[in-house]
Amino acid sequence: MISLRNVFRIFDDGTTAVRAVSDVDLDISNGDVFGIIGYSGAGKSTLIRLLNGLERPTSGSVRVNGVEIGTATEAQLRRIRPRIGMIFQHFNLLWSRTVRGNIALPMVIAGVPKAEIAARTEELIRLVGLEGREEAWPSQLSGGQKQRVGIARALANNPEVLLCDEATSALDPDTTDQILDLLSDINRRLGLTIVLITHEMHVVRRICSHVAVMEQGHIVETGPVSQVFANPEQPVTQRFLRQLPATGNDGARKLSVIVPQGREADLLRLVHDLQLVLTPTPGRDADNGQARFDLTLDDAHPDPEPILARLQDSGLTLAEG
Ligand SMILES: Nc1ncnc2c1ncn2[C@@H]1O[C@H](COP(=O)(O)OP(=O)(O)OP(=O)(O)O)[C@@H](O)[C@H]1O
Repeated sequence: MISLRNVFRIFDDGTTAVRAVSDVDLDISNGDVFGIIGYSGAGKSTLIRLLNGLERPTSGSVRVNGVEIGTATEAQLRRIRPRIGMIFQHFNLLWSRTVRGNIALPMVIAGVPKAEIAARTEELIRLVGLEGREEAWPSQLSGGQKQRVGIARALANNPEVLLCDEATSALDPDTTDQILDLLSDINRRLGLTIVLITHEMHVVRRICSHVAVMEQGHIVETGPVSQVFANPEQPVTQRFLRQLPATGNDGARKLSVIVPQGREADLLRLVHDLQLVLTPTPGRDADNGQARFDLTLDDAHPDPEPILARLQDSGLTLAEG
């Protein structure tokens, strides 16, 4: 169980004080896949780094499986950290070590006997699906394979918690889904608690059981994913949910774009800039000369939010369906 109470992390350089994490209360149960979502600067990285002592709270309590991380000594933290694995957006692999060497490293540092390291490394390679790539160097791997090495390395010392810091943000959509499925599988098979931070609602929808939405250091909304998705209360949550395609038969989101008379040139520019495919619907509204186009946002537009924002900023009207 992870439990935060009245947690603040304030960065104060003497002239300005930034409340990166502000009055946060949070409970994460063992075995959860817990997503923390927020826009850039919301405080996600600071919050996740509080969970393994890479950041210390300015005030408040951070407890992970009964251990108070906030006030632990460096020696206590060295004992706790192997129980909390972490993976990163840019993988953080050692370029001078092979796949096998990277995965074995945490066990070498922990002083695990050689034979045990060898057996556990092979087991981890199978778990993350890297058979046949054991002697490859990181530079010879795809992004997805690099993250598989990162995951295997994070699991080497049998942690109870896995922290994922934007772990799929550098990957293409298909590879993202493969890595998310792997994390989901590991959560089920090992009963590992996973805490991930992301700015993509797709990630939350695909693997999380619970979600917390962060804005300006605060957790503004939290709960089971099904509940938050069915009834998002905060505007920021509603904005994140608009990232997702409506769940039609084909998973695509269908919109109508209404173009006032005289604004056709604006529309053409947007179609060119955003590479949209718009289908004119026949006939023009006789009263006001508006034209109407159908727009389908599908897998070709994994993040429709900037497109919708640009269309709206241009004075065009959007309607669902
Ligand atoms: N070491 C630091 N010193 C000063 N300010 C910091 C420090 N680390 C973070 N901040 C500030 O704290 C706020 C929260 O940053 P944080 O990186 O936690 O947000 P985030 O949601 O993870 O954003 P991003 O996705 O861009 O990393 C920001 O205003 C940031 O500038």
